[in-house]
Amino acid sequence: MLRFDGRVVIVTGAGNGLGKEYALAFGERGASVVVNDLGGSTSGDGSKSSRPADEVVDLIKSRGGKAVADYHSVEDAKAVIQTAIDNFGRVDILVNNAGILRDKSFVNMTEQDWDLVHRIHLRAAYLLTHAAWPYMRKQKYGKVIVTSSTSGLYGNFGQANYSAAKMGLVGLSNTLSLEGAKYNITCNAIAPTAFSRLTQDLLPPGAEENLKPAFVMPLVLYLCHESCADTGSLFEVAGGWMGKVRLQKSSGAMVRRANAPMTVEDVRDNWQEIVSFAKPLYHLTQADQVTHIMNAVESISNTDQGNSNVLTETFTYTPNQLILYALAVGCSLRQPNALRFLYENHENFSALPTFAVIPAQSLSMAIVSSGKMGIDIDLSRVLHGEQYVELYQPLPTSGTVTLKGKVVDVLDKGSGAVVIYDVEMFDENDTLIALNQFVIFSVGSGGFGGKKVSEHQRPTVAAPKRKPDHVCSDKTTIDQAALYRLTGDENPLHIDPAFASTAGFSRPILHGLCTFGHSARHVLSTYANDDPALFKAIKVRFTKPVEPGQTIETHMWREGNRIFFESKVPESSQTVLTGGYVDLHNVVLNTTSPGAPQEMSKTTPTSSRVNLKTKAAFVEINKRAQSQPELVKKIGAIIVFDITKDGNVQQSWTIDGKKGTIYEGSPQEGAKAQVTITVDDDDFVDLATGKANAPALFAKGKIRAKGNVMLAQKLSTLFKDQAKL
Ligand SMILES: CCCCCCC[C@@H](O)CC(=O)SCCNC(=O)CCNC(=O)[C@H](O)C(C)(C)COP(=O)(O)OP(=O)(O)OC[C@H]1O[C@@H](n2cnc3c(N)ncnc32)[C@H](O)[C@@H]1OP(=O)(O)O
Repeated sequence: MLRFDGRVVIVTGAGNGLGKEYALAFGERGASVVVNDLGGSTSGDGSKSSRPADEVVDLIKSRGGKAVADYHSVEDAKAVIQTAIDNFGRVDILVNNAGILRDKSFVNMTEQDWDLVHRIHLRAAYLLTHAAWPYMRKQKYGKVIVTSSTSGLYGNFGQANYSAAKMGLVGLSNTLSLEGAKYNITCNAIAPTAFSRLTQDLLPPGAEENLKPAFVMPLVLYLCHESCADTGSLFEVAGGWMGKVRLQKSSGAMVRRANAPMTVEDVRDNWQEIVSFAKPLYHLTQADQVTHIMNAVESISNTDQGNSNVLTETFTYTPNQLILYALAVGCSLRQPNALRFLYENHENFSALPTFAVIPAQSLSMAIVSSGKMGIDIDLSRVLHGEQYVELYQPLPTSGTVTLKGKVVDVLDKGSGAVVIYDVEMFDENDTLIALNQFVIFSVGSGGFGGKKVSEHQRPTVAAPKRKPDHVCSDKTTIDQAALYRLTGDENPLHIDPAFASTAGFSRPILHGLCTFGHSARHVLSTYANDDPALFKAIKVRFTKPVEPGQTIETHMWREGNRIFFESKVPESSQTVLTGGYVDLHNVVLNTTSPGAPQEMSKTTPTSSRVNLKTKAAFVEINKRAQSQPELVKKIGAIIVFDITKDGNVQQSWTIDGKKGTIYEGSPQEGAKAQVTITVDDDDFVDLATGKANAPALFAKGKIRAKGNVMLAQKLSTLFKDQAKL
């Protein structure tokens, strides 16, 4: 039998319920008991009575135990502890049990309700333990219990004050267990459910039998016994069941990447991992938690993704590879601007933006065969499903890039499995320069019961339902696939008739990324004057195979800076690429490209009469203004340049008709300086090229600067001196 002979215990709120049960049990097992009870009501008001404490003391004594009554409020903590010292000369065990309720829905809760509950539960536990602490430290022995609640752990309607105080007690206990360890003082928290004066109105009928305080008492006594070393623990206990409660967290995700800004979208894109409890973590100490974070942070530089699934590889290329790629996707000296992609000594020698797929693709085989997908894939039946590429800066024309790739999802599409993997590309300074998302369709690998859609998949976007604004086409050669495979994708599907036939094709098919490269080039040529710096992103789905020798016809629709496209093969009348779009930083029409000017006349209304009443109208004006500078002359414009907090210049502009302002890109909040340029009927600004007669505008007082004087002056001088905005 576990006994407490020689131990002095204080039980607060011991006149009834749980406290009474503890006090009687301690008394029975040899402890000297201070039976503290103010004798008040459950809400803490009304008259006080010494009767409850006296009755418990009498009972203990009648059973041969030692006990003394204490009628102080728990807020009068020193006096409570003094009762133990005066009567028994020490204090070994403190059970913080007293409590009151002031239940109210949050909207009706008063400060008084909040404060009183906090004072009696949390503050009094602090005061009492604080008053007992020096005695316990000195004698190098102490057992403290705080009473938390499931209302704190899980929340309970109408108990905002009580729940908060009860969780506060868990925090108090956690820290006291650490501070007391050196002095052999333990501190534990319990979250009991028992039928008592306090809970009788809350518990369902019949609860009395099963939720007796006697079913909680044994845990408390055991925790207070010298043979129990547990400390800093929290227990739920009710009806004879008891268990330990601990905090668990998801294994989470490191969403920060090396040398890349951390964004809200990073959080969104990793949400599944952040909230998944599939592999929970438990940290028992603050040190564990700090170590975990430090390891996670370190892993950014080790794996640059904080994720062990990340595969890393480097890829070195020379201008020759850029040229080979350009030829493989149909670049030809017949085209006006092709030289910049085909001649390494050209003053603007550049990589085609879609060359970004080539280094990234080098990681494909490693990723697909890494076993991280959880399904078996038959490599002879793998088709390219979709591709997304985003460039953060133009690609270097040579050098070594580092690739980091990982599988982000595997989908079950019934007829096949879809594997989605992201590959990030970093330059030699570890700066993120491109993101590729590959979507691979593995024919026949479906039906494994996996999910059907992925929030990580970059969506395709349907083209507008009108005739295309522009069409470009290229006839591929019979050797197109043979040429393209030299860029790095050596899949025999594209060259070996026997392999192609195993995969179910009558002859080798063209690489999906070769078709993709052709179409991307068509868009770049038509809408970006072949300038790779204007390219932002591209997405497409491969819907039908293309055979070498067939024609790739790219149908394009422009909406602002987004060019929608679909590609068709006239020989088979099939649409081979769907849902495609290219996002450009700016549209610049290539007037040397046959057909481009016609596109403008086809889609741009010539009328300058527009309804300015709605925002949609403003947007429309803006679109027209960009393509028709003369319009701007008629309706006027305000261009605002902001210097942002971090020193960047941002441009926003307002088409300012007779009825006022508005337009996208409102002036930057917190801008340090701002330059506003007002353009009227008699001024000329070509918004398509950004050129204006700035000195003339300045002379007319139409360039105004405000904000930080130095910066504003600098900015306005800049625009005065330079005619190009
Ligand atoms: C080793 C590692 C890496 C390898 C990388 C790749 C290497 C390259 O060398 C390989 C290539 O280049 S292959 C050539 C390019 N690709 C192609 O030609 C594929 C053309 N597409 C098809 O044939 C069919 O769309 C097909 C067969 C893909 C799907 O057709 P169906 O089975 O008829 O599917 P359908 O009934 O239309 O749709 C079923 C569900 O699948 C989704 N889906 C369809 N096409 C998809 C595609 N292309 N990509 C992604 N998902 C696709 C549909 O949306 C549908 O899903 P849900 O039911 O959820 O709507």
